[in-house]
Formats: sequence, C-alpha cells, structure tokens
Amino acid sequence: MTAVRIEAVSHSYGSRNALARVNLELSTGVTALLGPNGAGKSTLLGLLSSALRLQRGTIEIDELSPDRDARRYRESIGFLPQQFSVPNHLTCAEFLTLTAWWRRVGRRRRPELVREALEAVALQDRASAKIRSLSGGMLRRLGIAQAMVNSPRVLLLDEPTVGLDPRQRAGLREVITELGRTRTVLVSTHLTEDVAAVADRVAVLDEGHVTFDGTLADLAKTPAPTATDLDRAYEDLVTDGDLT
Ligand SMILES: Nc1ncnc2c1ncn2[C@@H]1O[C@H](COP(=O)(O)OP(=O)(O)OP(=O)(O)O)[C@@H](O)[C@H]1O
Repeated sequence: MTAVRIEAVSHSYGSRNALARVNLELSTGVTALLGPNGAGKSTLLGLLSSALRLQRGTIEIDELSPDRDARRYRESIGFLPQQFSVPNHLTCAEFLTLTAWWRRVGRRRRPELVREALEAVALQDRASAKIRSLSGGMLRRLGIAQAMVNSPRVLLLDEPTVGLDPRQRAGLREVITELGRTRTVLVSTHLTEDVAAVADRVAVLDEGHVTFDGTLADLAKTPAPTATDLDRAYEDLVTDGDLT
C-alpha cells in the first residue's frame, strides 16, 4: 500500500504564508483536498509533485524524498496541473508516447502503457484523433492519461472538473473513482459535489491550515452524506465558504 507522508509542511511566497504546518497521510483510494480559492491547494500539490521546492517540513512517498531520491520520487507521481498545454497537432497516442518517452518509459513498454492509459480514461477510440478535435471533457481525461502513462503509484489532480459541463464532470468522476481502486489519488477541488461523488476521504484546507481530515461520514456527521450535507459541514470549517 502506497503511503504519502506530509509532515509539518509550511510554504510562503515572500511574506505571504500559503501553507502552515500541514500534516497529512495518504494511502490507496481517493482523497479530496477541499478548500476555497487561495486556501493553498495548488501549493500543496505543487510541493507534492516537486514542481515547487520544499521550504519547510517533510514529504515522502514510500519513504522516498523529493530531495534525496529526486528521480525515483518523480517517477512515483503523476500530476495534472490546473492549467496544462498540449501539442494540438499531435494525435492522443502520439502525445502519450512522447510523454512516456520523456518520463523514461522504455521503448518496448510504451505502446502497452499508452494503450492502458487511454483505456483508463475511456479514450481508446480516440487514439488516432488529433488533440485539437477533443472536447473539454476529453482533453481533461487526456490530461489524466498523460499523468498516469508511466504507471505512477500516486496521482495528483488539481481541480480536474473545473470548466466541464455536468455530463463531462460525471464521466471524469467515474474515471477518478476507478483509478482510486489501485492508486493513491489526491484530487483538489472546491466543489463538495466532486467530493461526494469520488472521495473515500477528505482533507479540508483553509488559509493554509488543515481544518479537517477524515471520512466523508465523519465530516458530515451522517453515514451516507449527500453533497448538501457536506456543504453544510464544510461551510463551518472555512473562513470564506465560497462554493462557487
Ligand atoms: N506564485 C505566487 N506568488 C505569490 N503568491 C502566491 C503564488 N501562488 C499562490 N500564491 C498565494 O498563496 C495562497 C495559496 O494559493 P494556492 O494557489 O495554493 O491556493 P488554491 O487553494 O490552489 O487556490 P485556487 O483554487 O484559487 O487555485 C494564495 O493566497 C495565493 O494568492
């Protein structure tokens, strides 16, 4: 079972504190990182992905450190940033093959891993389609495929459902739920609907502090919480309970 350990992690941008002594442990399944705009979600994902350099505290994935074991650490992680650019003129399979090469997947394993990644996000029928022909939902799913093409144990998805219509969101949530059966998935979101649909666990972040870490039932204090139950509990935990 993969374990991600985040201990006493703080981060600041100049004089602005974005994270304050964050502690979290993640294992197989989907954990939602829920918080309003500016809570520090992207900063935490940036540190976990090692796109941002750790200033204070400890982060480990199965005891690998982003500093000491940089290469193996990075190979353990797949990251879908909030904004990502793709070469529109390539096909989905070409783009994923290129990504696999860049992530040091050996030539022989590439076709199989590209096929698996496309299947995992239900884009197998689009392997030969140009990226420019994809809808917003498909593009986001391709973003998840690029994050998982080297078979990482941990997937970090930063606001993956933003900007999608309800049908595309439902499709993406199914994909995320499926991925969580075998991987450690951390999904940042400010939508309690996302949390209700995909998460086994939820961590609430507010102004850089973790104000809750536990199951959905514990958060809402009811055994099978709906998005509305979660909304109510969440609003009590954040300073600015803006759910838009
Ligand atoms: N590069 C930066 N320079 C200065 N301040 C930053 C930078 N990136 C983030 N911040 C600040 O750090 C805090 C946390 O930002 P972060 O983007 O991590 O939050 P978030 O929860 O991901 O918000 P959002 O949902 O809006 O992306 C905010 O106050 C933000 O303004």
